[in-house]
Amino acid sequence: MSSSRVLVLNSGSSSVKYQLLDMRDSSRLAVGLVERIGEETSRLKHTPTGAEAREWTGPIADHEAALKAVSAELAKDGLGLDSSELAAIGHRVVHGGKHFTEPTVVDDAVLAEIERLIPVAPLHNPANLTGIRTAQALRPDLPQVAVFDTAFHTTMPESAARYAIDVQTADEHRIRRYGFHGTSHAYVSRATAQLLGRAPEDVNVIVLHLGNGASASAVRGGRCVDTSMGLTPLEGLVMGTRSGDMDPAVIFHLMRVGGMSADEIDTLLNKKSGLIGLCGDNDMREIRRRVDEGDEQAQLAFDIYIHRLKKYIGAYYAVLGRVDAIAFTAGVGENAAPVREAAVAGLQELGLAVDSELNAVRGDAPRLISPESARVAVAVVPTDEELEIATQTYALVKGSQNLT
Ligand SMILES: Nc1ncnc2c1ncn2[C@@H]1O[C@H](COP(=O)(O)OP(=O)(O)O)[C@@H](O)[C@H]1O
Ligand SMILES: CC(=O)OP(=O)(O)O
Ligand SMILES: [Mg+2]
Repeated sequence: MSSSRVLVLNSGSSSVKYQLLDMRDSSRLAVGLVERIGEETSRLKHTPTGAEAREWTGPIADHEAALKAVSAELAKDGLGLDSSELAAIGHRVVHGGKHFTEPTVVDDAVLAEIERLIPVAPLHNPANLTGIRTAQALRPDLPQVAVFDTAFHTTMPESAARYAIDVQTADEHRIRRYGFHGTSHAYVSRATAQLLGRAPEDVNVIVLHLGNGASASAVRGGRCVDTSMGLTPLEGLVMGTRSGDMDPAVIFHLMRVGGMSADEIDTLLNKKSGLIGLCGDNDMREIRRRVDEGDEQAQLAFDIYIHRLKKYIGAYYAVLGRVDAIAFTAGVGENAAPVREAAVAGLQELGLAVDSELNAVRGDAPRLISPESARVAVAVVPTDEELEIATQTYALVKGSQNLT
């Protein structure tokens, strides 16, 4: 039997999310998560399809130990990493710079380039590299495929990708807008076209990926023409712990007047800002609970979040000229009906509206939440970055097998 399974790894700084899929029918064989890696109370949660989830808490020192623990769990279900049915391991890599426009089989040169990009993705690329190196050590015979968050955005025109700063300085330091969450924007924009029963080439979509990290993108006929994240995943929308857009002079002010170092400001803007900085909570469930209790600080945080989101909807409407659909996705976008309702409130003149009954319906399937009469479709389209990574990984290794 030929190998048809793909393991997908999404390695974060202190966590690994994983899925094992059978690409003959894109079915999920197991999903899981290892979190708090490096602490005494690391937690592994492993769910084989059709069976009870298994949880384990205890010290897991590093990513290598985490992947070994995952492998041991998979082996209990007869799905171990040593299986000859494994065709490849697909890795989410957050920053691929300008260089990587497609999924790529990892070799030493690819590893070196991902490493070179660490200064512009300090929170993400080191963990992604560790995940790849650990997987290589466990299965040196298998293709390791890197699928880049930035790849989908490489179609952005220069007018959207360049900052208005001195060209020489920008080029010397490779400063430009790269964009992130591209795997999700690609998947969701395609799924939205499918929901409308139209070809992706014929549809213009604004995708709002609202997770802990959040970004918006303008997709014209299946190609990204603008996105809200920039050189790093700090630009754009208000996020769980990141500020998103602000006057860059805030940074000089904090250095000169506040006496803060570059590293301290980096931590402030990436980890202590956004919703958590505004109200002490980064989870939208908790913020909504506080809003419902009349908490003014939570209400202000919510209002700032929505105001920024609305500005991006307007901006991307203008960039696209014609919008066929707006798609909400990721943890907040898929689950928080009040966010969706507030984001399009008052935009009837743009053909945008949400039907409150449809908006209140919960579920895992892509669905429309706009009234039938609305000019622009508003949709909830659950993202599946892991499936997209597995699909791209499998297509690449199958393609290269056919050539040899
Ligand atoms: N039922 C819910 N209602 C509102 N917000 C939710 C709900 N479930 C999850 N979220 C939000 O989704 C966020 C996580 O989104 P997710 O896309 O999983 O993020 P990430 O991939 O960046 O970790 C949580 O921090 C929380 O704010
Ligand atoms: C790029 C990025 O922000 O990723 P995440 O949302 O997983 O932090
Ligand atoms: Mg995410």
